[in-house]
Amino acid sequence: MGSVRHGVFRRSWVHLSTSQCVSTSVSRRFCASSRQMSVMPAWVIDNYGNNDVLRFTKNASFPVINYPNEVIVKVFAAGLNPLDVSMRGGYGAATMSMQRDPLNIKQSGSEFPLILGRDVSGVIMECGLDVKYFRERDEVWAAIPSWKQGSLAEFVVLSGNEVSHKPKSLSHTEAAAIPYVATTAWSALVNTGGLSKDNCAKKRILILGGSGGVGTFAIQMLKAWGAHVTVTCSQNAEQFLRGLGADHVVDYTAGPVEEPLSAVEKFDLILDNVGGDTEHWALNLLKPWSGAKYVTLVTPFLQNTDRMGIADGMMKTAATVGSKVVKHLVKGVHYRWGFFAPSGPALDEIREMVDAGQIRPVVEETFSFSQVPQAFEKVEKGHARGKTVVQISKGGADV
Ligand SMILES: NC(=O)C1=CN([C@@H]2O[C@H](COP(=O)(O)OP(=O)(O)OC[C@H]3O[C@@H](n4cnc5c(N)ncnc54)[C@H](OP(=O)(O)O)[C@@H]3O)[C@@H](O)[C@H]2O)C=CC1
Repeated sequence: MGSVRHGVFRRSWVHLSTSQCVSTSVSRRFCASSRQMSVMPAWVIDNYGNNDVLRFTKNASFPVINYPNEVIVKVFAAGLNPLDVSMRGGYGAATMSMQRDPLNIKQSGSEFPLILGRDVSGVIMECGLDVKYFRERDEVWAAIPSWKQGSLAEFVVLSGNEVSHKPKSLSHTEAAAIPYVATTAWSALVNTGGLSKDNCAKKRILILGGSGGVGTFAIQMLKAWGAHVTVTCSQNAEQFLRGLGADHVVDYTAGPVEEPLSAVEKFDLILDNVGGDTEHWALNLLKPWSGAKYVTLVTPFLQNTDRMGIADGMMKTAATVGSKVVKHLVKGVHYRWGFFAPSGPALDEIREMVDAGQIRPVVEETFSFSQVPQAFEKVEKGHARGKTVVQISKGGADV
């Protein structure tokens, strides 16, 4: 656990055949387990649709380590996100089918049966040959790429560089509320927005849509880094967001938010979790010619590829984002799209903030493994105040 992650993974994406697999003691160890356990309990979907497509099975395929940098994680808790509801309905299917590893879909020839769930907190059961940073029984958390099988199952396989040691101060249920929204906020604010703990002090940040998963995490991270944070939310979320550290809260249900927001000092960065017509007025709230950025998480990228196919959809996406970047650049502000990016190293940094008491999990509601359809209904209703978490099995501090 104390070792540094840097330089640890040899990125040798070598597929281990069965014969190679039994040629070393370590690989024999992980192959033996995979042979012993060929099925596991999971919630799967066999086609896209509404909540009726969710099916519980005790016979989902047990995940297999195909690459030497992979680990198998026993899932204790799984976080749900709006993306899970969208993916249940087929959102992003074209792009994700392209990204899926053929080794993982060879049996059925399609993505089905598909396991949803993008957040995991659990314990490592098996490590591939090249995994040096983790050991069996390490407690870990991770955000799972949307093209991989998810965490609504007893086990999940992940690359070692997607996984991070779980914060010691959190139970698995609490930990499962953080990785996907945290790595999304990190990607949008740090990688795309250029913010860091060293340059954030006193910067004025506006978060459009502060009361959901991404917003509640982003507020806390930015406050820990010394930023001044303004948020928009419904009136009934105001005290909740002030409690997370928001300096200025604007109720979007009281009328057009652009009016009160235009009356205050302009912003250095806007994180847009709402989309729709926000980008028609939000960029006017940025400080022009100062490097100020607008980063939206609500993009048409996956809808374009679903509707038009990969090639045409990507061309349309590139043309759309390119024209918007140029349109706003001539006015002195930067327009960007933000995307979730799985990252164990980012979660390592977030773990330190959590264990230092700078960020707390915001679990709105918890469901048992048998209540996965109810958990989906909860997320689908919207109006989130933090995160919805499913307890898959008892473990660690949750026992
Ligand atoms: N591009 C990417 O890779 C990613 C994109 N996303 C997207 O980011 C967005 C936020 O995700 P997440 O936080 O998980 O979603 P949640 O569903 O957890 O939260 C959305 C929040 O926004 C509030 N809200 C709705 N309308 C408005 C409005 N007009 N102004 C202010 N607040 C509003 C809702 O509460 P209420 O309705 O009660 O006000 C709710 O609290 C989603 O659209 C999601 O799809 C998320 C992750 C990755």
